[in-house]
Amino acid sequence: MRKKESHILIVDDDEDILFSARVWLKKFFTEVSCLSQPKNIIKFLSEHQIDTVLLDMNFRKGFENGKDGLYWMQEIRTLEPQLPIILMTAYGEVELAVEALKNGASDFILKPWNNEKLYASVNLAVDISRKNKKLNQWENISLKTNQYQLETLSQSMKEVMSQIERVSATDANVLLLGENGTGKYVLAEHIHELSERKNQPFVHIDLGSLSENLFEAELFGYKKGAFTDAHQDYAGKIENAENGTVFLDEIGNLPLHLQTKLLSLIQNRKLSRLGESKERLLDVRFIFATNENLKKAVSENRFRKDLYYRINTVELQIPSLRERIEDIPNLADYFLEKYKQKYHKPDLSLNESILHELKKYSWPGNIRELDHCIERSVILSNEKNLKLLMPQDEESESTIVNLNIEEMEEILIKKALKKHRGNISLAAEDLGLSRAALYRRMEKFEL
Ligand SMILES: Nc1ncnc2c1ncn2[C@@H]1O[C@H](COP(=O)(O)OP(=O)(O)OP(=O)(O)O)[C@@H](O)[C@H]1O
Repeated sequence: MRKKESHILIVDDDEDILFSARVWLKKFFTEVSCLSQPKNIIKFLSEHQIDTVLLDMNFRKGFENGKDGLYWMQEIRTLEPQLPIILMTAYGEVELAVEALKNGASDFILKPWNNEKLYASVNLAVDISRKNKKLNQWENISLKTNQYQLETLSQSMKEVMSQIERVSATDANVLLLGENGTGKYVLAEHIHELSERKNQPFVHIDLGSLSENLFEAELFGYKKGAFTDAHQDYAGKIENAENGTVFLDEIGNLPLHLQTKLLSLIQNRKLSRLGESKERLLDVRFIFATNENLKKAVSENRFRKDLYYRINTVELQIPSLRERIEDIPNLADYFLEKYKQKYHKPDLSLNESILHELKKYSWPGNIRELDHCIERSVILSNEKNLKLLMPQDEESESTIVNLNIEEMEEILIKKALKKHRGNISLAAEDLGLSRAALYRRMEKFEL
């Protein structure tokens, strides 16, 4: 077999690994170089034309958490964003490798590797690298992130879509109700896109992820000197949506005193920044969403009745995914196409048994969970056959090594958020934390 004209770089601190990988890959590729010290990578890359890097995830003995590999991957990507990087990882690091793939690695190989798989992976990476160099194709592989799968076969969803079409042309307030992950954000954006405001801003304000003491300043803005840190005048998010649409997500989290302020804004279309007496006229359209039972919140005096009747001029109940299983094949197909492109696995496809499996599951996390499931399945599949990794299988897959308190904390927080379908208040209560303490930790773990 003729060797492929290409230069592979292997970086590992284990000389035996370097030796065996080099001997094997030399059979297929014209040049294979080795580095045992990652600190030399950058200099090496700046002096040589490399087509693919095989990178170990752990370099320091006793620090086997894969962080070294991720660090060096970022360094390489800063220098050469298009260069394919294949990570070499031990079994327990699959979770990290998946993270790395999401951050731009092109593949990962489990040690001890299978020679055929190593060759296939490097060969594919080399092809991609050459294509990039020749055609500079990366810009063309644009993911259609702004297009969603909005066609539906479900009767209840058809009704929602037809109401959306009717209401989009108006300025009526819309309240979208539905479980987490049912697509409320997607639909709010769709309403904006169908409206005459489509060329104006669409501003998403997520009251579920904003800490409570920031609500007022972020939403309504402030005047310089209004409070200690107000060093200059600041236009709030609502003001930034002038002529466009404001999407107020998780509206159930708005504290009572701000509910009054919001009600006055919706009624009078006038806004005053914190610390300012003058009122500004505002032209925005409001869309609201929540996964909470607002009627119950009203009956418990947590949500103002008059505000509720203001915001629900049109109230749309978005069905959960398990109530529209007939849409699962099209949605799954949409996500598969997206991730086939992203992870360069064009041959993957869905078959009847996969669809059957997908339809059988209850999808408590709705479309978001389906999206996540297909992405992980594509990542963990080989080039030809889609290996479905259902959510219930994930926990057994994620072998956690080197457990420490931080890791445990992150896992517990993720579990609590999943259990309460993203409801911060309930998750915080379950964890025995205040909402603010939970937010701080979510920020720390980038959740
Ligand atoms: N029709 C759709 N087509 C493609 N992707 C979708 C569709 N609906 C939702 N998604 C995807 O599912 C995920 C969740 O959607 P979205 O954020 O709109 O849900 P949500 O109901 O607003 O969730 P939450 O209540 O948790 O804020 C997103 O990644 C989104 O891109």
